[in-house]
Amino acid sequence: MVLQVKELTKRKDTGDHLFYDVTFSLHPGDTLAVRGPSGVGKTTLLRCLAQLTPYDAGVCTLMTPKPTTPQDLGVPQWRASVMYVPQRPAQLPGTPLEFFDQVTGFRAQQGRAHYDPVEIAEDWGVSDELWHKKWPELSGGEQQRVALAVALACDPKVLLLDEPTSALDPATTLMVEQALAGRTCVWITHDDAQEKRIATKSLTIHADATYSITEH
Ligand SMILES: Nc1ncnc2c1ncn2[C@@H]1O[C@H](COP(=O)(O)OP(=O)(O)OP(=O)(O)O)[C@@H](O)[C@H]1O
Repeated sequence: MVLQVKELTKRKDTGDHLFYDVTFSLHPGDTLAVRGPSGVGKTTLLRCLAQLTPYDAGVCTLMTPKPTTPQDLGVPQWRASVMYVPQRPAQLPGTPLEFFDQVTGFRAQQGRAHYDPVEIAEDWGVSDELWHKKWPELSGGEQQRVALAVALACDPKVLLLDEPTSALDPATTLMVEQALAGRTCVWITHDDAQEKRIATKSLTIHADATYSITEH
């Protein structure tokens, strides 16, 4: 097992539950598709798993090599292992290559092996020169592929992917899915066909804040 999540609970500002007691585990190579209507809490769940958003109860544990919580590891190290990739990179300053240098310069990344993000993204039709442009000069689909390539280059244990192919054409979507095959992922998707292709299990958050898990 790579990641175990037990009874994760998050309330809205109103006090109502967004989701509660969410419990699942991921084995190496599992992809958990996260489903549910807009606004139900899918992004918030991923951000809780990455320790970017505080939650009200529950425990997240990385199981390799031994059970380790974010508190044991320290949040920066946790985020290097359980990495969140936003749907759209925020309006970051500088260029993607500067961003990669900055990410790999973080103390939590030091001593870790890194792959070449330029090479990874090249396979998805991202040309070298895009890495030297300012982020706002990249299209939505280019930003998405570049951000994903940066995450893959950091080789985290778990990837938390927020609709990673929402701005991509069908052929590029399939290439990205193939590149992610075998990775351990939590992957938000609104696309039934994509869920069928990528998911080993699915977690659906319902409008009443309950959830269900389906094994495929
Ligand atoms: N920073 C924030 N502060 C307060 N409330 C927020 C914040 N971000 C999201 N929310 C609220 O939390 C709820 C869940 O939002 P979230 O983005 O997690 O939903 P989602 O299922 O990912 O939606 P979508 O499918 O539209 O991306 C929504 O009611 C949203 O308005």
